[in-house]
Amino acid sequence: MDTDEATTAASTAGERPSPDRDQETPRYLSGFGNEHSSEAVPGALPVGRNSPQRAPLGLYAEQLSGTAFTEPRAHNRRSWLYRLRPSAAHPPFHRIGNGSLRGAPFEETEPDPNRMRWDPMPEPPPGTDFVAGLWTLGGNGDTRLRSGMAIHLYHANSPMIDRVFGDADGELLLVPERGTLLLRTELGVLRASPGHMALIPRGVRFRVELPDGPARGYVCENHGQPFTLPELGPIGANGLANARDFLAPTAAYEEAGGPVEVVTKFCGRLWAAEYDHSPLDVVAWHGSHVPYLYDLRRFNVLGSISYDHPDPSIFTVLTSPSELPGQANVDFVVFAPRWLVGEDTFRPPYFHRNVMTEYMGLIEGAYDAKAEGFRPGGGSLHTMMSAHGPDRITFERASTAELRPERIDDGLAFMFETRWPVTLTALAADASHRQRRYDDVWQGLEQHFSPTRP
Ligand SMILES: O=C(O)Cc1cc(O)ccc1O
Ligand SMILES: [Fe+2]
Repeated sequence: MDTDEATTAASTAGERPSPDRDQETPRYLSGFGNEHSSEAVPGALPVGRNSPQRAPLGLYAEQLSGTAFTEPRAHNRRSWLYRLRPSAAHPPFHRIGNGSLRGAPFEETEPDPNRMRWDPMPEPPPGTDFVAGLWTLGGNGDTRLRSGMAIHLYHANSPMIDRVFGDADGELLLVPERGTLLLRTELGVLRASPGHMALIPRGVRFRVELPDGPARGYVCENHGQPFTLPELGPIGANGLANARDFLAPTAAYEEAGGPVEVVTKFCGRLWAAEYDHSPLDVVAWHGSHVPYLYDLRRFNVLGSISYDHPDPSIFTVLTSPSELPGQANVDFVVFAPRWLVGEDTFRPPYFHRNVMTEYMGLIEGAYDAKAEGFRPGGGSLHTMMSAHGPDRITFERASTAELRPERIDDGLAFMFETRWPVTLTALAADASHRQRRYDDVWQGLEQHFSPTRP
């Protein structure tokens, strides 16, 4: 979706979810980390200052900080919101049930050195909305220390009705695998379909509607430093995910009255308050703490044009750095369609053991390291130092294949690669859709060694 192709008027004043709005095409702003600005009503943004004595059009001015006030300019993320009512005007939050959502620290199970794999999530019960359909696989770090990450999956068959969600524990990187998410956020609307990723920054409130019916996908909840584009080093000034392909929403507000249940995830637990108005009431905004959308097929895939299989860091879309240079809190990596041309090279992912922990998901098709069993909507977890790589069938096939230029275009896979081991929730450890015999994929890799063999 290009900004140029975008059409829809930004204001959605006073409306509720309705079938006709499902077809709307949001209008976007292009660029990553920009100081964007947008107004749904002309004149709603103050000129030359953030907080005039009286904000325009009777709006309230409010700052939303995603980084500490004093973080360096290059990392600083904050937005100014001009809204019908200040966020402060709300009743107390009370605890509600977490459903299948869990938070870091993860201590329900023992850290397990084994390789794990899951089939896709089973269908959710009727009436499951995005929040109710969140299911936590595991994670690391601690929400209270703003470190680490959590891996969730979602499956939903109902829009969120009179319900809005926000996550104080981190930003949410959403990877749809089935169905479209219409994300109505405080800063405007994003439409995320399979093949896209969407990001909701820490604390930004949103409602998820399902214009194409049931939806399923993956969530990386990042408690650490916000995702940013990786440095390009010797690659140069262009390549990988290009900044201009990231799309932020334009301002859109609703004047809907309550009751609206506003749910917040705070230090791993869900809390809710009943508002007498929709908190999606921002008429104009400017800043850098913004939701965004990215089409993974826009990724400029780089790789070897001589020999050997490059490390998958070459496929990094976004990185959340840690205090150790190069050791990410979590990276988001995509395995997009590409040509393989390596000469005298074992072309699929190699056998390896990695100090980082790798969770992989599949958006569609197949993945070149696994001949079978890794299914769209499923996932695999290869924890710190666990030995993995091509399954037996793939190894045998790729070690004898004729090496012609070959286009890999039958799949779209991704990886959340994190610095610390992922500890499973009890839900994930005991899930009926966990594959108990995953180790078998590496059975039958016989010893062929002979000191005299060529
Ligand atoms: O394990 C995996 O499939 C992910 C991966 C892909 C690759 O191309 C090289 C290393 C790696 O960990
Ligand atoms: Fe790996």
